[in-house]
Amino acid sequence: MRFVVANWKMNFLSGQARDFCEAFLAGYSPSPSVTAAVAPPFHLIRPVADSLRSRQVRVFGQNGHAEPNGAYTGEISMAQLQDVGCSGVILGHSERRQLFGETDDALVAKVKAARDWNLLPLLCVGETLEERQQGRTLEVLDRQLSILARTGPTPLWVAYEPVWAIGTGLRAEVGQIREAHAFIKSRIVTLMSLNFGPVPILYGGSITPENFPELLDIPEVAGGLVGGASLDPAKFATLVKQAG
Ligand SMILES: O=C(CO)COP(=O)(O)O
Repeated sequence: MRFVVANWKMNFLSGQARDFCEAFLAGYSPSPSVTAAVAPPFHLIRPVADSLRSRQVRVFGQNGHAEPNGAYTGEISMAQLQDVGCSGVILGHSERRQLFGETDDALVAKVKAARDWNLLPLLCVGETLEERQQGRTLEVLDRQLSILARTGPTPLWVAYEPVWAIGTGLRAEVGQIREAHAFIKSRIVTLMSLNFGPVPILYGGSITPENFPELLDIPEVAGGLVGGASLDPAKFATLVKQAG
């Protein structure tokens, strides 16, 4: 099984999302060997879920609060994400960590809350350019993954997204991806009893239809978490097709 997830980030108004779904569905046929998901901004979750559900495309949140409800102005809970049609949630994206101060401690509670509300957590990990240049990539991945020792076993997907490859056109090299994915896999096996089956490890960072086939050839890569290219329905349909 391969996995392709669109992270729309803070993009699209309602009409643009409607146009995307129409154009994407015109070029997309479900395959038993690919799971496709779209993570829209909050205001678009319900219409996108309604539009894509019949074609087995899943809808994810981009973030969620650990508490089910309460006085948290501007936040959305896992319960609310589930209520509007999400079956998963992206957690720990580097933009959340860097721009909004999301900590590993906060992620422990978020992963647990996602599990409690039957949302699949897609946990993002990855090093900055400075950390890579200092030879600290595996140390950083180790720290980010160590939260799994505190969450207990949970169904999980992981995305390796080197921060320096996000939105830059600088895709990581095959050797760098293989090393990181192999390390992530070995840490997950140690940290979690794999009661929920193997954990797919996706790559993310400047994926395009031009480079995705090469990425999919890497045995350690189970699919892609796609930013910029996922805003183009034809490109996203192509990426899903390539994964099949
Ligand atoms: O951040 C990403 C997906 O979560 C990757 O973004 P780009 O595909 O635009 O590099």
